[in-house]
Amino acid sequence: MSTRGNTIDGFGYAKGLRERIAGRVATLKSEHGLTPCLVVVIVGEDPASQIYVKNKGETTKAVGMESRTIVLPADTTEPDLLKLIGELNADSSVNGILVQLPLPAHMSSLKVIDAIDPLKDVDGFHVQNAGRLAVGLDAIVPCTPLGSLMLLKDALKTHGDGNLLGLNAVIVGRSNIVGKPMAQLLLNENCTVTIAHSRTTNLPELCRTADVLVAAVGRPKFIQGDWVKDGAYVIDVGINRIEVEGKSKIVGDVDFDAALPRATAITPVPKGVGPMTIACLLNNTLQAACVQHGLPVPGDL
Ligand SMILES: NC(=O)C1=CN([C@@H]2O[C@H](COP(=O)(O)OP(=O)(O)OC[C@H]3O[C@@H](n4cnc5c(N)ncnc54)[C@H](OP(=O)(O)O)[C@@H]3O)[C@@H](O)[C@H]2O)C=CC1
Ligand SMILES: Nc1nc(=O)c2c([nH]1)NC[C@@H]1CN(c3ccc(C(=O)N[C@@H](CCC(=O)O)C(=O)O)cc3)C=[N+]21
Repeated sequence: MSTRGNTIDGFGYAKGLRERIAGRVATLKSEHGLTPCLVVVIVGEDPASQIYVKNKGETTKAVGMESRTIVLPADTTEPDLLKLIGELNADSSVNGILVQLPLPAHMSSLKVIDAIDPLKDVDGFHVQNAGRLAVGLDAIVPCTPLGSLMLLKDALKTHGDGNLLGLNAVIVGRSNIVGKPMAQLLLNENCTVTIAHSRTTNLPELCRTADVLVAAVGRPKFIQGDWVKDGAYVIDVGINRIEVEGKSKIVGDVDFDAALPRATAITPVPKGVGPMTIACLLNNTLQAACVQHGLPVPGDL
């Protein structure tokens, strides 16, 4: 008998992942004298970004990896940023490079991402990684879609028959960093995938066809409760900062309270997809370090 109204504990799942990653990092250190190193580059002083970057740094250290954060002024020129990336590419002590997005308007994020060595592109945003994922080759997979898929599979195992094959998946959002790679992953799982965006007509009706609904829109509580099909699995990727009674809080792209009773299972915001993104980033960094040193890449976590 299937149930409704289950909340997916992304925070708890990510904690387990981080513990397993920490174990692998410790083994890599003791057996090969190798400590994976992630460098995060942030351009500008956006306070929200800085909190996120600080959390990432602390989490990276907590699993035993090295974390370096480089903060550049907002008026850094594109050639200067490209030069820094070139130096990080050439530095064999650096295993992963993450350039925090969005970048200031005077830079092309495509050009900047293109400059990162694909083997160090732990975001999985480089065209080589995106292309490899699309054609089914080994690739560094973007963290948020990867973490979302892990939660989805786990929820299907817990609450359903564990099978994604043949399910209708609707992804709202077509960004290169979330929507498109999410679609690739769900296609690989044999879902029938539809990607919706701001020009999609009849979005509510389309969402109601979704056995799996992924929201990556960037608009607070945009997906209404009655857009959710009875029994659907809902993954809310949105991270939106809003003011409620003078206090800042974060909410997702889905009206959680309205969607919960209809869904079989749904991720909350916070403590849903967000913590999974960071755990997957750490695992991508660990795997990148192994590949760069010709060591076997540990399998599924
Ligand atoms: N949990 C996590 O770890 C992460 C969370 N995020 C969050 O996920 C959300 C999406 O991020 P990202 O993909 O980078 O965002 P983008 O702004 O790059 O993309 C948003 C997408 O939503 C679509 N969209 C906007 N308005 C509508 C509308 N009215 N109807 C239908 N579609 C619409 C856009 O369509 P169009 O292409 O036509 O403009 C676009 O494809 C954000 O809240 C972001 O903060 C992002 C990364 C990681
Ligand atoms: N190159 C690049 N790669 C990214 O992966 C990337 C990026 N740029 N730019 C910004 C977005 C956003 N993003 C988040 C990841 C985790 C949380 C997260 O851990 N959130 C927690 C805590 C939120 C809080 O309370 O502040 C939660 O949802 O529970 C949030 C947001 C990654 N992004």
